[in-house]
Amino acid sequence: MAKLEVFNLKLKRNRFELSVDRLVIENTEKIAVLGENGSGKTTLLEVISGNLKDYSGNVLIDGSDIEQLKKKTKARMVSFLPQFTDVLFSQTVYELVLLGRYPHSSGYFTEQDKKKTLEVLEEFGLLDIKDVGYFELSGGQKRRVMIARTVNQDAALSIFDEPFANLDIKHSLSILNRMSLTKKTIIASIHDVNLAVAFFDRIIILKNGSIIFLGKPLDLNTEVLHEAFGVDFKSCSDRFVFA
Ligand SMILES: Nc1ncnc2c1ncn2[C@@H]1O[C@H](COP(=O)(O)OP(=O)(O)OP(=O)(O)O)[C@@H](O)[C@H]1O
Repeated sequence: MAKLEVFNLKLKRNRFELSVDRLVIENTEKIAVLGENGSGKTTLLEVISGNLKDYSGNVLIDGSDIEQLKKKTKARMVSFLPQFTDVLFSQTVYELVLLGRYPHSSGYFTEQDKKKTLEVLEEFGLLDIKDVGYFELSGGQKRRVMIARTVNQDAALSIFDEPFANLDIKHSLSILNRMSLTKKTIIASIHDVNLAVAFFDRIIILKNGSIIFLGKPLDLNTEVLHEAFGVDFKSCSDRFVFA
């Protein structure tokens, strides 16, 4: 179970202010967060994943204030893939993905953790490079490893900040398919409007720190997209293309 509720959220950064009066995301929903550069996607995702604290308002996960959750409890409920990730020293692909099981372990990894890690590696097409060091990977491979680690955490709510940056279309589609089928609640920022329309239940569009659209893909229209991105779109059957 993972229902997310946000009330009266405000966070100020110099001239930027994130402001969300009310946002409710139901258990198992798949939500895409869109918006131009600087619109506040990362800031919103960092707040709802519990990484940023200097906000006012409330963020509730299944009715519990995220601020009140113990670190390990929170990590079992919420997993987060930041926009940028790095590792300090070169662990192998297997070792990094295994770390996703940490919130479920009591200081050591069980055979079950290791088995689950191998399953996730297989699912993400990483099995054949499981013993390769992270620093030897390409940008897209690194991103897939970090997505796999986030998934291996097995949290009920998974938040991904631009997961598809650096990924080729085959791997993007494969992961989007997986996301749309899982019973988890998924929130992902994404720049491709058509992938958002095709794979997500609802879409949030941010502009200058405020939500200017929250609805089903079918309710999205070219006027909203123009307002959000300042470019003209036209609707072409079920796709939006640049006008
Ligand atoms: N650490 C920070 N200190 C000050 N301002 C910040 C900081 N991080 C982000 N901002 C500002 O907050 C605003 C929102 O940034 P944010 O990263 O949330 O946007 P975004 O929609 O994720 O952008 P992008 O698509 O470029 O990743 C921007 O104006 C940015 O300059």
